[in-house]
Amino acid sequence: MTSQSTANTPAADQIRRAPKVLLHDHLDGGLRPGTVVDLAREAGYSSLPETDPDKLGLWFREAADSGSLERYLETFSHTVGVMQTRDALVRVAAECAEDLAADGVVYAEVRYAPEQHLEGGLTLEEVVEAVNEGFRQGERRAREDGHRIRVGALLTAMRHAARALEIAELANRYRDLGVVGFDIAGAEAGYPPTRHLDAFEYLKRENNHFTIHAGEAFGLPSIWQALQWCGADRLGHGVRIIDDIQVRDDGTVELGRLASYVRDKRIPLELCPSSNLQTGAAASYTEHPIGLLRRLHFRATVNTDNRLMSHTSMSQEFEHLVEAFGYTLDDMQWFSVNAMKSAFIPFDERLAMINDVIKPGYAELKSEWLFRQTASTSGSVGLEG
Ligand SMILES: O=c1[nH]cnc2c1ncn2[C@@H]1O[C@H](CO)[C@@H](O)[C@H]1O
Ligand SMILES: [Zn+2]
Repeated sequence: MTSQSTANTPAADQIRRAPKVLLHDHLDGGLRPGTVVDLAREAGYSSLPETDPDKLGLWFREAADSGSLERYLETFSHTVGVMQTRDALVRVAAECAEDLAADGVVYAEVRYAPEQHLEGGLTLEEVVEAVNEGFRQGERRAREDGHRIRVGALLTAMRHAARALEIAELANRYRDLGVVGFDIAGAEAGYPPTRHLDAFEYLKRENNHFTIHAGEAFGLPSIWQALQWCGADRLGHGVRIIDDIQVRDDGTVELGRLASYVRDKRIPLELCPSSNLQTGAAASYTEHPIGLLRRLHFRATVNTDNRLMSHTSMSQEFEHLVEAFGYTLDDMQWFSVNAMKSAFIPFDERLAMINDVIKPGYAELKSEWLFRQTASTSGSVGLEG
């Protein structure tokens, strides 16, 4: 007899078709290798370590697989290096939207740091407008291809730099014009989020939204500052909240004050399993804290972080989790609804995405097994068929 649980264990093809929501993806970490090669040629950028797309893809993956966030971040010099013109930004953003849509992502917030794209003479505003233009192009091309996706931009400020207030003001100016929030990223150790308090306080006064990379390469103090000093709406990674959770031998679990706060206040965790394996924040998929955090009903979400450096996609992340934790379509739906609830777009739009797109999408997939055996009328087909 086909049990409900086997019926619900998603096949790779179902994982891809399932409606997915992505909150943490870097524009400059998701280029197609072939596009990096093309753009480098066009721009006369001669520092690429490889010029064959397959070899270059492998290079990014291996170079990022260093066990340290700082070394991982060095690989971005080559993607940022070829994203310095309006045309390059439009192309990269359009392909990003297209690739996510083809992978079954229905809503994505994609982030990048405008201050890193000024070397070719663009202004901050021109950078934002080029990326927005690319996302709109990509959404249109995806629709022509039979996929529906909405992409919002998050503007990132680099935590080692001193432009956070300026970027926060930029995010506020382009609010309702394609930009849905703000973030800070870059090396975490030595650069606490409180360096950028002025930016966060400004955004709070403007009733705007922001997330902060925290609890990835550095532990609880970083998460605590991001929430209690800076007032972050979400945590980029936040995976180290696990350090404040004690699992005893008898299986009982005790949450410290900070972990309790994060769970009680439903603070969204933008978890990125593959990225964590590369930077050393987790040892394997089965040991990744997402398993425990999901069991304990934290507001956990699944994300890609950098699809190029981690050679991944949303479907790939879920495939790893299905294998590691036996997740079903119900689990996938739970993560997707969690992510949609935590998005920075207005409440009514989030609700409509959940009720009119995500839940019907999973209902459709979950009912497929009911119709699988009805094709034959010979009577010889068993229930396992
Ligand atoms: O996982 C991460 N942790 C911290 N910073 C990151 C991560 N991934 C990318 N970036 C940084 O964010 C910039 C803007 O997108 C990238 O250029 C990279 O330096
Ligand atoms: Zn990130």
